[in-house]
Amino acid sequence: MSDRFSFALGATDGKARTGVISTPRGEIRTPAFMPVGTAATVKAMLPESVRATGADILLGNTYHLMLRPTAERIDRLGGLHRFMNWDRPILTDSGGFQVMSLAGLRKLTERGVTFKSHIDGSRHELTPERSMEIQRLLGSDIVMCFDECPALPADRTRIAESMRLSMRWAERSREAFGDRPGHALFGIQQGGLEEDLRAESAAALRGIGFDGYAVGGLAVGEGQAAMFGCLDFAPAQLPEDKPRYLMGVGKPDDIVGAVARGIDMMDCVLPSRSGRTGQVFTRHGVLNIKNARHQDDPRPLDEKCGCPACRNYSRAYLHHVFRSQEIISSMLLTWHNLYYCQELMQGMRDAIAAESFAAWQAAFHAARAEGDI
Ligand SMILES: Nc1nc(=O)c2cc3nc(NCCN4CCCCC4)[nH]c3cc2[nH]1
Ligand SMILES: [Zn+2]
Repeated sequence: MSDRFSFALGATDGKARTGVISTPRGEIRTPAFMPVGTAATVKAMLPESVRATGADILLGNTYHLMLRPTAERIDRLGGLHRFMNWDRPILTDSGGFQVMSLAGLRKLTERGVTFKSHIDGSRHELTPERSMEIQRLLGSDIVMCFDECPALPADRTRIAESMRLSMRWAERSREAFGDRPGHALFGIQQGGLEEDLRAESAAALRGIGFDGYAVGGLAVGEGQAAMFGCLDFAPAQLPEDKPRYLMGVGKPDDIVGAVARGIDMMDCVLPSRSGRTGQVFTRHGVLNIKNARHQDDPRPLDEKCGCPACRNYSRAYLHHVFRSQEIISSMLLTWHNLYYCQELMQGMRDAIAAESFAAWQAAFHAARAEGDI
């Protein structure tokens, strides 16, 4: 344990790298995948189960928690870690992205964003200062700057104006965050798919100075090829000695491709959300447990997986409880998908350390090409 926040680079293999983020609440092995705990819960999972999948850190959302139960109530009750019974690191997103993707009647100005709650229609405002206050009240270990993430496709002028607004908001976020030893503030690079705008954003963020740097503005409908094209240059524009966090990503092959391009941290609702919709991540690709072909299959989802679903249940059973909409279905399939993702991260950390990441990546893709789910 450390009383301060720090990042130590470990091994590198091409652009891929391992590292350890030290925080007062524990260490984070990178490359790291963060399960999403939007409303103070990783859906269908107990916190101890999330830890048992191998997660070192989880993500919370300013937008959702400010609306319900409010940051002030969570603060009065001892903070988000106590509230949700997770004593390891928590990273919180700053709210701007969720306002643009969820809230109604939004008004964006230089000051910030006003919006109507998607829950009860009440009116709210988020500014860099208010977002920093909310994340402080929550007790977040890694705080994200308040930014604006433009929906793609967008013209270059719109992307440039939006990025420059986010850089002014990054300055205000830094100012409002203050000096909080043991807590980190991450800047968020914007600039769409434009290399020069992303370079301008990276330079602005370096000038302000952050404990980590996120690649924002991606996984917003651009598609994997365009995202990878951007990741071929964007991570290297950010400081090498700080964690690089790709927001909102992703499917297993997105995750692998991002690590190969120098990303250290990621988060995505997909593994947990897919678990609830019967989409099971396996080494050979995605298996849909709803398919009738599983109804008599006595085999586990994956005989090499150590999760409770694979150790104790057949595909036939998992097909049955999914079809029957039994709660245990979401529990077991979410656990398996999150466990699969953490095994993927551990496999990449080991391969990078052994300087065999290229071979690992080739085997990852070959197993998916084999099919035979
Ligand atoms: N503060 C902030 N800034 C961003 O630019 C950002 C960009 C993001 N891009 C995504 N993509 C999430 C895509 N996700 C895929 C699975 C289904 C739900 C949506 N999440 C993001 C969150 C973000 N948060
Ligand atoms: Zn499993």
